[in-house]
Amino acid sequence: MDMQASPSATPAGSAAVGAPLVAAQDLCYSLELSGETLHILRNVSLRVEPAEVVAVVGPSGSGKTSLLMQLAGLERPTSGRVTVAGTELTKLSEDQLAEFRRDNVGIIFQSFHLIPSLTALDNVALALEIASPQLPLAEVRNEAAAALAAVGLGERLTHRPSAMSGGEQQRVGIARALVTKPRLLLADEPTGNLDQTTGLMVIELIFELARRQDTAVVLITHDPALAKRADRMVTMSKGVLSETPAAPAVQ
Ligand SMILES: Nc1ncnc2c1ncn2[C@@H]1O[C@H](COP(=O)(O)OP(=O)(O)OP(=O)(O)O)[C@@H](O)[C@H]1O
Repeated sequence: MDMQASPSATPAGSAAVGAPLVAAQDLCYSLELSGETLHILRNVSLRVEPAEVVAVVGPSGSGKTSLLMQLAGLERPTSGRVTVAGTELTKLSEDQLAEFRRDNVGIIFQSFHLIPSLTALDNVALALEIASPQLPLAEVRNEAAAALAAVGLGERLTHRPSAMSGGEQQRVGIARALVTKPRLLLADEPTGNLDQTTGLMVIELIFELARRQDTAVVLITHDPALAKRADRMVTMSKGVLSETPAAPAVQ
């Protein structure tokens, strides 16, 4: 491990006023596979402001998840830079990245990733406990309960995932991602396992909570109706990102 203490590991709040929360610049990501170079991301640049929701659309295999992995600092670019909340992720060690993610980034997955043996309350509380080990346990549980109430699950605190519907489990996933009040929320097809109505509800909830907490959101979706609800839509095609012009307003 290449761990060195560095003040740049916990810079939350250091972003200049008016600066984008996310700035990816000329990101390239390639892998060598069986002697061939696979170009997964090609000169991708993206800026996301605080409280802005950006939807990423594009065909399967175009590089959407790979982009999210870069923004989360879970993969390192071959070249280019990613800056989140004023910190250049590309300069951090693995441990610093883990710390940075814990303090600044929330992630929502398509398949919920809840811990089956824990209640809804404990699933959410655990995330906050890990992010803020100094918080008294009673406060952790209060915050977790409040986050679950905010997603409409105030009455389901003691239910385990197996006793909840897909939409409810995803709402627990949202509460878990947002309980730490992340500056950046990344969501990889958060409605992929839900029917359209529940999906729309879940998306509206993500938007509302993100706005309330001033969180920048980057959201992958295959559903054009959901993508249109975002502030901005970008399209990934064969590793190249392009802005999707907004549809003209209906008169
Ligand atoms: N670790 C890896 N090893 C080999 N190939 C990879 C790896 N990571 C990504 N790829 C390839 O990079 C391309 C982009 O993958 P990615 O998962 O980012 O696409 P996607 O747009 O999210 O697709 P989907 O919508 O199907 O989830 C794919 O061709 C994928 O096979």
